[in-house]
Amino acid sequence: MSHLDPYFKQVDNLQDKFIERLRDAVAIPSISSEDARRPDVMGEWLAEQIKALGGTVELRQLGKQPGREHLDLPPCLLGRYGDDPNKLNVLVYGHYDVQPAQKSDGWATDPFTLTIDEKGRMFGRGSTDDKGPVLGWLNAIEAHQKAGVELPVNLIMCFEGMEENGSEGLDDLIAAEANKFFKDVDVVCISDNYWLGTEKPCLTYGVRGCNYYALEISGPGQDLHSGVHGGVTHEPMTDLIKIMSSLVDPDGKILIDGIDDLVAPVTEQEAALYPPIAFTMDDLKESLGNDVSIWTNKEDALKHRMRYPSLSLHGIEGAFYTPGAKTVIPAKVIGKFSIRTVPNMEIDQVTKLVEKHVNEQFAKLKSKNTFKFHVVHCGKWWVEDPNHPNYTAAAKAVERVFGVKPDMTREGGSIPVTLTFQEQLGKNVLLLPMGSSTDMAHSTNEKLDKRNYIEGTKLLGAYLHYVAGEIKRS
Ligand SMILES: C[C@H](N)C(=O)N[C@@H](Cc1c[nH]cn1)C(=O)O
Ligand SMILES: [Zn+2]
Ligand SMILES: [Zn+2]
Repeated sequence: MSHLDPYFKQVDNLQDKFIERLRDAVAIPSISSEDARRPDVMGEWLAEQIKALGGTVELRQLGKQPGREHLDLPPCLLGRYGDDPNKLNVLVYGHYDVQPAQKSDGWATDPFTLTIDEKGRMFGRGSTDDKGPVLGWLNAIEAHQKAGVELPVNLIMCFEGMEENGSEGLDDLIAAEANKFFKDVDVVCISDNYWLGTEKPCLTYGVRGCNYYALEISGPGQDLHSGVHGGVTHEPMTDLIKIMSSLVDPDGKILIDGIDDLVAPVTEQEAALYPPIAFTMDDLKESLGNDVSIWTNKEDALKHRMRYPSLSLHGIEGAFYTPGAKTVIPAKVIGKFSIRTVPNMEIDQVTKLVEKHVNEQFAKLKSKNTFKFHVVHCGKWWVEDPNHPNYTAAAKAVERVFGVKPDMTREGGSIPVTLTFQEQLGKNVLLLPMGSSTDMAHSTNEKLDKRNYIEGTKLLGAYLHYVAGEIKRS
């Protein structure tokens, strides 16, 4: 693979340009959950970038957002670079939408201004999730062009703008295009997750699913003064806190009857996969930012991230949350939580158990308030065969770029489209992450290290060469 050397050299030469590209992308606040800052502009910007590199692009409209019909779903970008019938067709997926972010959440810098510190940490919303990795594919095309090295595959691109919000509309598009736009796909590669630590890359062959729920409790006709009405009214927030605290205990144990019975037992063979993973409790402490792990050994910590379900409480809409001491009784509150699911938990089975549990808990309160249970969005877990040449190729690329064998991991987060591609296209799906465990995706001060971005761009390009060598078109 000597032609990788000029490619790597060009990635190094072009690094300032690639960082500017990321800066421009981060500056577009493409927040899929906010009406005012929808990701459409970002989709158009990305389309122009791909066209400028010589690719072809369509922005597919996905209709209206279910439940919020005044909003168009952000378009899904379907792109292509190269159409040589003798080359392997590699489908790459990523998302150009991001989680919400405001400086007042606790960011040290403006979330939509890429800010680089002396350690080469590039802070900005979407830097690691998932704008940096998406741009990695574009950077790889450009560095090939500048190096005069032919891209060894046809690159088929699917970049969506709704991943952080349940990938609404995407499954239908993929099903409709499985035998059209995606017809010739040979393998799938997704860069949208993270290494376990900060030094060693990994290949990921599974994700947890995510069932996201909301509990709505309303009662008084409007917000009330707690001095005037405290003690005389059923308070929605009190009801909600009681129900939310019945879902999970402080050690992370899910308290909903029947959930644990849905989890496939960990076989001896599976248990043996965890000890060799290069991960330490110090890595965990570093990524948590403090010594707050529930678990005292790495195997337990890894299993509870990759292989067991978890339930997290996310927030309460309508609650008083700003600094100060407002003595209000909120009239309506919406509590939000999600369950990360694993084999063999089925989405509907989990939802039935959750609904039964929260209804029983509310009934116990004998409250005169009104209670509504909502399913916000659900995506299923996915597990792939890591003994496929797609993974062999990625492992070789990691060794070439980083000089180590990758860890084999399952991701605790969720990427619902993995399963859709596996089922609809019947092709092997690989997760090849760029970012590290300390990137703080979804949180304040999200960042991507310059090293991960630049070496990660080399990795994505190298993977294309190795996969072209491992798999021949039939
Ligand atoms: C792992 C991926 N980068 C990611 O962040 N996925 C999200 C998907 C999601 C599910 N509900 C809302 N967003 C995640 O795991 O939270
Ligand atoms: Zn992501
Ligand atoms: Zn995300």
